[in-house]
This record gives sequence, C-alpha cells and structure tokens, in this order.
Amino acid sequence: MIVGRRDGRAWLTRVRRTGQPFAAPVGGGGASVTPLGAGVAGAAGTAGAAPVAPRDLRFSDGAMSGPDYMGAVAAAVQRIAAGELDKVVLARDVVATGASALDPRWLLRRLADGYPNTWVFSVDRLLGATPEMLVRLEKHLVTSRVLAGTIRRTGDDDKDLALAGSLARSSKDLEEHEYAVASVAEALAPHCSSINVPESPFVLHLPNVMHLATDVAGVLSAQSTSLALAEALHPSAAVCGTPKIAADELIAELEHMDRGRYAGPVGWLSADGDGEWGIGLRSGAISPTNPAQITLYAGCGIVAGSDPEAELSESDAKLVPMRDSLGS
Ligand SMILES: C=C(O[C@H]1C=CC=C(C(=O)O)[C@@H]1O)C(=O)O
Repeated sequence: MIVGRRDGRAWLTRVRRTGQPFAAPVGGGGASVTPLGAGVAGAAGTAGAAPVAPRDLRFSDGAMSGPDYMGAVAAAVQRIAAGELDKVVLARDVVATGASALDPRWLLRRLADGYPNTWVFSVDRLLGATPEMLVRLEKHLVTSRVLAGTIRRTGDDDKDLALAGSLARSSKDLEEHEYAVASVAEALAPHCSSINVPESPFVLHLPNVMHLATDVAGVLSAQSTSLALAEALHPSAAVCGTPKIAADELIAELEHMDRGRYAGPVGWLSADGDGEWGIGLRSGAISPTNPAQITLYAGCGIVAGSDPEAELSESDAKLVPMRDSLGS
C-alpha cells in the first residue's frame, strides 16, 4: 500500500499480484497493514492518536567517529591523487536511541513541515526527506534532479547569498557535480531519443544546506518503466563515484558499515510504468530489533581537492534534517 501526498492532495495506491486479493485495509477486518505508530507508548497505535515526541535521546557514533571519518576522507584523497579514481562518496552513520519506541509519524511530520523542498518518505522503517530525484517518468518525459556540491547555510540571508555565489564558482564543487551529471546522462542515454543537460548548475536552497543542482530531461525512446530507469541510474556518482566500480570498492574498504537502504532508490511506480524514484538521502533507519533506535546516514562526495575537516562538517550539516525530526 502506498500513500502519496503532493501540493495538498493525498492519494492511496493499493498493489496486488494478478489473481490475488488486495490486502485488507486498516480496520477492515483481518488487518494485514500495520498503522504507523503502532506499538508506540502513548499513541496506542490508533489512527487518531497524536504522534509522540521522542524522549531522552542519546546520540552515539556509528561505525566511524568524526576523526575516523576524516581519516577515511584523507585516505580517499590519497587514492584519488594516485590516479585510482576521480571521485568517491563516503558516508558515515550516527545512532540515536530514545527512551521508548520512536513514533515515525512524529519524524515524518517534522520533516514535511521543516523541509518543504524535499520528497519525504517512509518505507518499512526507512524515513527521510530527500532533495534528490533519481528519476521521474511521466508520459515519456524523463527527468532527473542531480545534486552534488554542497555548502552549509548560516541562517543569515545575505551571508547565504554570498555563499551560494562561492559555491557556484567553486572548482572543487563544480568538478564533484560534473561527475554526478555525467553519470546520470550516460545512464539515461540508451533509454532516451533526446536528452537535455543544462550547461551549468543552479544553486538549490534547502533550510540546512545549499547544493549545486542540475535538472536533466529526456524523452523516452522505447517502452520502459520508471523502475527500469532507476535500476539503470543507481548508483549515480552523487552517491557512489567515478569510475563506478573503483568507487564502489573503495566505499566497501573505507566506510566500515553496511549502507542498508540509505542512498538507494525510494519511490513509486504506477501500473503504466510512470513513477518517481528519489535517492534515499537525509534519511535514517529505525532498528528492526529495537524500535527506540534509529541509525542516521550522511555522505559527501570526495574529489582531489577535498579537505577532511570540511567534509566532516558537511556531513554534520546533512544530518541536520533527521536530527531536527527527532527534536520536540
Ligand atoms: C550522499 C549525500 O548527498 C549527495 C547529494 C547531494 C550532495 C552531495 C555532496 O555534495 O557530497 C552528495 O553527493 C548525502 O546526503 O548523504
């Protein structure tokens, strides 16, 4: 069952295998669909009960501490300097543990209210507010919003405007961005009769960070689905690197964690194949064994000019939406 909401309109899609009945709706007898928030103390798991704020949260390092992450970035920069690859995206995780089961509805409401320019999602305990659309297919029109290259916002509009200008001129960020755009354009080419790739990126303003952004568009050449396009595109160089195989191997060597579904495609597919697949960024996964615990993820594109301390600070900025969602 998929619940969608855009521009104040909500819709519900039920999916079933051909020849099999639909799962019973909530409250429809034999409910096979668990309402979000079920099992949360205070919410009583009922649709009408108010979402419950997390209590007594404690944050701890995941697989790597901050200094460990800087070490990994420095190692990646060395490998890039040695000519092994051009770009790699290195991620880290942070674990938040509350006093009782986290209520996903609380987190989703705060993400939707605080991060309106993003796609807020919740799939089987993976929650987030991603600003990056891997692919959208709508009546043969293919679009992809590519993000790479980041600067933290200060909250002061004048300063942020100046920072946006420096981001748009930063050769390090432009290089990082170009790899991501090239990977998307290359992956889409076999599926499109024409592709439009703007010459230079624009700056996307989010509440916590600004990104270099490029909206790639194409016309689908043959019968395909949004899911097949997502498969062709994933993982783009916004979350993996260039060349892809070398970056993938370096990620396995340096990250010391299982990304799980972080940075994977998340979205929906209609019966005619159209759909939207975001990249599961600015996200966290509630533990399947401990509902009071969530692992938050953030990664940064590393190129020859990357500075470990700046990348650690950038990853902290990318964790802000999920940290905000846990606040009261
Ligand atoms: C990998 C992440 O962000 C990607 C998307 C936008 C900007 C990025 C960057 O500047 O490094 C990353 O490529 C993340 O948020 O975990």
